[in-house]
Amino acid sequence: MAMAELSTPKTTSPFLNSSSRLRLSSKLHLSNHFRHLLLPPLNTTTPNSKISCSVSQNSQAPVAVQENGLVKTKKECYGVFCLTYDLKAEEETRTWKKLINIAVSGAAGMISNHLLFKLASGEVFGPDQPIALKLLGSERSIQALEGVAMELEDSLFPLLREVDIGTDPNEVFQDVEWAILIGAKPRGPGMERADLLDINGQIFAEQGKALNKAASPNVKVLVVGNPCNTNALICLKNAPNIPAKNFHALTRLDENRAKCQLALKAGVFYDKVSNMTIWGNHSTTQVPDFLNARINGLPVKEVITDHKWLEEGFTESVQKRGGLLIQKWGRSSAASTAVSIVDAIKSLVTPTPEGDWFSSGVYTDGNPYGIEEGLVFSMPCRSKGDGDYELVKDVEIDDYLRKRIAKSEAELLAEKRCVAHLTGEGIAYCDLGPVDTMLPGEV
Ligand SMILES: NC(=O)C1=CN([C@@H]2O[C@H](COP(=O)(O)OP(=O)(O)OC[C@H]3O[C@@H](n4cnc5c(N)ncnc54)[C@H](OP(=O)(O)O)[C@@H]3O)[C@@H](O)[C@H]2O)C=CC1
Ligand SMILES: O=C([O-])CC(=O)C(=O)O
Repeated sequence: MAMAELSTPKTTSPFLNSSSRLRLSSKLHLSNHFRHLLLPPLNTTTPNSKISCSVSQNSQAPVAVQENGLVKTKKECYGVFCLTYDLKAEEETRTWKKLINIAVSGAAGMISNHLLFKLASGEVFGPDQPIALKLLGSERSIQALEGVAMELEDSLFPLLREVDIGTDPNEVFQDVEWAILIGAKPRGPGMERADLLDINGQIFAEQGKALNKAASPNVKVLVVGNPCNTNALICLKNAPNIPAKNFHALTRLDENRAKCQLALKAGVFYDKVSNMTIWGNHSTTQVPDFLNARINGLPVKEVITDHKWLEEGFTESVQKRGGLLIQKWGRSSAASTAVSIVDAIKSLVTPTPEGDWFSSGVYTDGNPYGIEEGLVFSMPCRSKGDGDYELVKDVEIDDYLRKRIAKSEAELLAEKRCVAHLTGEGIAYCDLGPVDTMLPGEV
């Protein structure tokens, strides 16, 4: 039976319930026949017949939760998400891992529109990892979030087991093991960076508190919303029970952009570029490190002998890539940002290739490079694939790098002073200098 023939309940939208949170629970890998048999009217139970469907060749068929021979349905649900199953039965099979909960804020935004479908497809956590998506929006976006949930529903992703949408981070972050924080107010024309820091800082302070209260104690947090380094700092300072090491600010897009520019100049495909560090802030003071990067295993400076280009053209092209893209596209990078979020997470859940590293904005306490402690600063990291990372220690820093790293460090220190009221470090003092520094997308 074709999907279109199946009747989606047309009662009052369950999304518009008085509760700000909707729980959608499902198993999406049902055969068409199975879907037809089990799609019930809203708020009912349906007589069960023996249920079978193929998940993968090695997996057992899912088993519907039953009560007195009836298939239990959820009270508030939408179409295919009405079905509830005994996930445990499947988790105990050899081929499926335990379900993980992933929160995404700004879930109705541009970046999420790419990211959520990658997460649900298994591209990020693997083909044997069922996931639950917890989508955080606001009153502004709740209708759009329904649309997102419907598109997820229509995508029939086998690994996507639950979708929750909500506007209260205390509820949406319940038991999450990963939190990808994308939602943030964009800087509008004429808005001071200090104002942006304050508005977005409030969002990340609230979300830090909610993570502290509700999330899994070892939750990994990736902050994407700008200014992402300082937002990540605010978030971690408001979540004292979560290890500071678990917080990341996304600088992987910058790393990817830098690799692309070096590959172009050297005339090689970009997979030949490795050991690419982005130092510092996700802003125009960031430092793409061509001193330690390699092309085909050789130092970049041996392959690209135009050192003036490396110091000026290359560096600036990476710092300002986001702005150039906005000029062309009329909006900031969304698809490539989503790809870089995938890369950033995969770098934490798979072992880093021998001799290589990746960049992430991480907490500076105990760093071996002499960067001031108490900041979130992009540095070279390596992971064993367990979700954790170690800083790479044997990276050479010459005078050129030192000077530029210091500039990005000074910028982050100024941002930190500006948000002291949000980090519990006293009264804010906001002096961002004569030149108001820029997000990559603002040039
Ligand atoms: N680190 C990086 O490499 C990159 C970071 N970014 C940053 O990611 C963030 C999201 O980008 P993108 O998805 O393209 O943006 P969108 O504008 O498409 O979505 C952003 C979401 O932020 C939420 N938001 C939270 N607070 C506010 C507010 N006060 N006013 C308006 N919206 C708000 C909105 O969702 P809701 O109403 O549900 O809260 C909105 O859907 C931005 O901060 C952007 O600068 C972008 C590219 C690269
Ligand atoms: O400034 C923005 O919103 C976009 C951005 O971060 C980037 O493209 O790197």
